[in-house]
Amino acid sequence: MQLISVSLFCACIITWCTVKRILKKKKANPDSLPYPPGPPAKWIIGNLLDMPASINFKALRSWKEKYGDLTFMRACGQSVLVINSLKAAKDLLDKRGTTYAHRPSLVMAGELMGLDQSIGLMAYCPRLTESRRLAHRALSNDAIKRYTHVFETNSILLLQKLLDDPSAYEKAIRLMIGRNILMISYGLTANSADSEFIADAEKVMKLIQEAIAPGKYLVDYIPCLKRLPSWMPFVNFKREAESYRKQITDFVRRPFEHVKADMHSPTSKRQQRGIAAPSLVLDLLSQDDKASKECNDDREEIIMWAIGSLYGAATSTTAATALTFVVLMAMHPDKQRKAQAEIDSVTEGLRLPTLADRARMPYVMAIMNEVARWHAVVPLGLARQTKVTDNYNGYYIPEDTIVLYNLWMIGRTEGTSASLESFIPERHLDGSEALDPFSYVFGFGRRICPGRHLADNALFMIYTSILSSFTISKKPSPSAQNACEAGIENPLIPEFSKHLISFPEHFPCDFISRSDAAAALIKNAFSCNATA
Ligand code: HEM
Repeated sequence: MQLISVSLFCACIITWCTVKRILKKKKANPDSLPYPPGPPAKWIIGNLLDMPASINFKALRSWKEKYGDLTFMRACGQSVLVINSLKAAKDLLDKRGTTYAHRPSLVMAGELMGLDQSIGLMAYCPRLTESRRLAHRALSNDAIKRYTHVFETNSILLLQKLLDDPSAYEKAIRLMIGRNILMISYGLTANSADSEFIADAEKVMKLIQEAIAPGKYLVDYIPCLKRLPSWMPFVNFKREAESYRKQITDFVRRPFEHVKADMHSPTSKRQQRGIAAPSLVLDLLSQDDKASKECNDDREEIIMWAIGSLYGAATSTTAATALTFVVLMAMHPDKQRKAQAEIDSVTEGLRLPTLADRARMPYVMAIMNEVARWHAVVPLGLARQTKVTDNYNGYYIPEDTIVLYNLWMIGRTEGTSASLESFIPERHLDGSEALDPFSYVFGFGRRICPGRHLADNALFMIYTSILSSFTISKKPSPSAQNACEAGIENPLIPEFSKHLISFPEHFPCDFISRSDAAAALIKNAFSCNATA
């Protein structure tokens, strides 16, 4: 039965796309240029089986090795271009900004659930430019300095969680990142960020992830289905979309209205309600914005969605990077000890690290770079789409081509001669020729990640706080333990998920407190460092 439905589903998609292709007026390829190289197309289905429905690290590698800078595929009237080199990514995504600045439209998640108002899924249009301008202003390197206390307070809370229950380290790290973003966006206190909003936020993120999974909704392939009335049988997706749309809008609107209502309340009342200025929303609402061309109501709506977009974009990406760090530290105790020695030399073991310590911790910064390079957590970037035809290096790129960029392979092939498969932070120390991974893991040009400075600060605090207080060591699985007892070498090799955002699969680690003094620093932190 399931097989019949899957076959029917595939048949519908292929028929629809073929009809669409026949009906669509073919755009000229005036110079009859060839398409970029790619896997050979099969009869009828073209490259359907080569298309990247999920991340396949072997394929990412072979595209670069076999086809060079560009890999091109085509199936059912849809072209997909994968950019495999930094030069080509910069040439196309940076220098030919507007041609490549669109995102593919998702009917279910975007149009029907309302996420096309969020920055990440919005089409390239004046409203996006305005939303990005506000997000950039709120999240610039300078603006983010106002939130130093948030990063530092939440790092202490993370350490306390790790001390209480080290085995729940994944949850503790994700919670800390979620708290950072909610406190910075809306000025919530740590407690109210937890109790009122984190659970809601995580629920909404789960339904969004499910809605954007490839193949989940037929309406994404046959958009005219959206015109069917929702009372019809089999039109469940419209009823689901309505309910999801309400949950998403509530999630974005509720904390925003909280801040608005509190803008004019006395401080004591604000604290009672769990709101503590400053915040990105408060900042943007209070600015007399001469550059904005929007009227007041529209401007408020734009601010609400621009800031409401950040939680989803921030949490999984930053958590995936921090968890990759945990795995790499467990696998490389020598690098971990070197970083701990550097941190101890700065803090003298008498206090916890702060953001002001950055300049004095070059080895930790080298670890940050190497983690980002070794496993780019958004391996194929966030898809773009061309809106006009283009040509590059003698190849023809049709309009409406979906464009992916192979960040994972850029990290594994470019910038230095030292073995790029190995984790070697030293390659980023002064005087080396290594490429700065922070110059590409956040994307390019007009859609470059606006949260990169925030991520950078959050990651520095996570790495230094953990290493100052704990030693991370890998816990052998029962099979590895048996092998070890039998004298067989059986190293733990981390696996990474194959999703748009790629996480290390659960990796059994121990977080061992470095000393009683280190544990005491955590327990007493709020009496000397900060107040939660
Ligand atoms: C290590 C952490 C992070 C990584 C690796 C990362 C990576 C990326 C990448 C690759 C893109 C696509 C850019 C493009 O299309 O060229 C992106 C977009 C985006 N990121 Fe991040 N990001 C991270 C953290 C954050 C944080 C902390 C925030 C918010 C505070 C954020 C907000 C966004 C938004 C709103 C977009 C959509 C931009 C647009 O479509 O115009 N990201 N990010």
